[in-house]
Amino acid sequence: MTATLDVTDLRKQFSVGRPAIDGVSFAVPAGEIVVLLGPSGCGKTTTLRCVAGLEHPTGGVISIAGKVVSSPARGILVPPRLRDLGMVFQSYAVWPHMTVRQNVVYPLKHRRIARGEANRKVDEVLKLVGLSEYADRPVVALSGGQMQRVALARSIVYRPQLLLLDEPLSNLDAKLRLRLRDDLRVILKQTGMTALYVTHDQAEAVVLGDRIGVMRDGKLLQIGTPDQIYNRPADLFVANFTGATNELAGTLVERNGEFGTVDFGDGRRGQAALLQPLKVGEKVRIALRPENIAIGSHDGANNFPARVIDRRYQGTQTVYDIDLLGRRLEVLELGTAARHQVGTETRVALPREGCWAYRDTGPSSYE
Ligand SMILES: Nc1ncnc2c1ncn2[C@@H]1O[C@H](COP(=O)(O)OP(=O)(O)OP(=O)(O)O)[C@@H](O)[C@H]1O
Repeated sequence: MTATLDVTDLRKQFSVGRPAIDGVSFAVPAGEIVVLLGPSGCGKTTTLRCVAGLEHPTGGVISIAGKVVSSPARGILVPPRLRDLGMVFQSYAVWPHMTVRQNVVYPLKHRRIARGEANRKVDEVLKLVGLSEYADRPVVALSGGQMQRVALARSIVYRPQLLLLDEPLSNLDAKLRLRLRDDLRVILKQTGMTALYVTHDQAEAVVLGDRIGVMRDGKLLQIGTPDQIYNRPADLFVANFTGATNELAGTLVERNGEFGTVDFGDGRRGQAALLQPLKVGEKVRIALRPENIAIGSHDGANNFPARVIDRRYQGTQTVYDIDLLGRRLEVLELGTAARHQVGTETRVALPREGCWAYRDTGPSSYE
């Protein structure tokens, strides 16, 4: 049985420092994968550990399948083993002296499932994670990726109502990581399990998550589908963290529905999408993805002179540094040819849908 997870106004204050979690609320509907994404120290692991019952929250309510498992105000704290959870961590938590099958059958033995039934479940789950041929191998004779599959198999073999995963791919080499990332989503969707997944890797979040929650400093800044997070980031931090690394400062001089005119100084003006409620006269920052700038284009409302100041050829793509309105911006062009020479004076186009204007709250807001 797969279950809904509800987290309401979760708070965690350790004995020292600022709150690790500062009023976080979200829900994971049954069968959905929600990924908590954010930089190191933002509170995502602590949130997951509170859901697991490994950390004691100082405020808020956590419910699994409608049952309150944590509420400090009401003195409720259900221990981890009674929460019916599966957990997968960064380190391959497998028993080295056992075979793959012995590792995976362990939780079933522990739950006193009859041997025939247990073997059937183990076979089924080993097939799901692609390890059927390795059932009788000692786990120490497996690769890192295979060991993590064993850990996953062991966490889902008893079909817990909720699966918690904390950076399960981060100890794997780059190639394996990508493979298991793609497989993981297929496996989770096949089981139909509700899952909460923690990572600092935005690519992982996009591939795996039905929804992504972006965290910073103990707060949940935005939760939405990958498409919403990528195409309508709620603030400058979310935009920046998900790859819109270029910024232009200016002043909003006119509003026109969802768009506005921004003055960049020197009389230069451009159009931007207003992703926050902004007033005319407000200082704004525009966030812009490197892949959304077109070098050598003479089209569009936002067309400016620019100079190519550096380039880094990366095989399937080239990253350019350009000088635009006195700012150094990064541009990414796909393709195996580096088309623009360093020193070229050119023009660039910035599509207004890809120029996102946010309130300028000073440098500390996006660092
Ligand atoms: N046991 C603890 N005692 C005191 N402070 C802690 C403890 N555990 C975590 N913290 C603090 O709580 C904050 C959130 O930590 P947390 O591990 O949840 O962040 P994170 O986003 O998961 O980071 P990472 O990706 O590095 O694991 C950090 O400031 C951290 O230093």
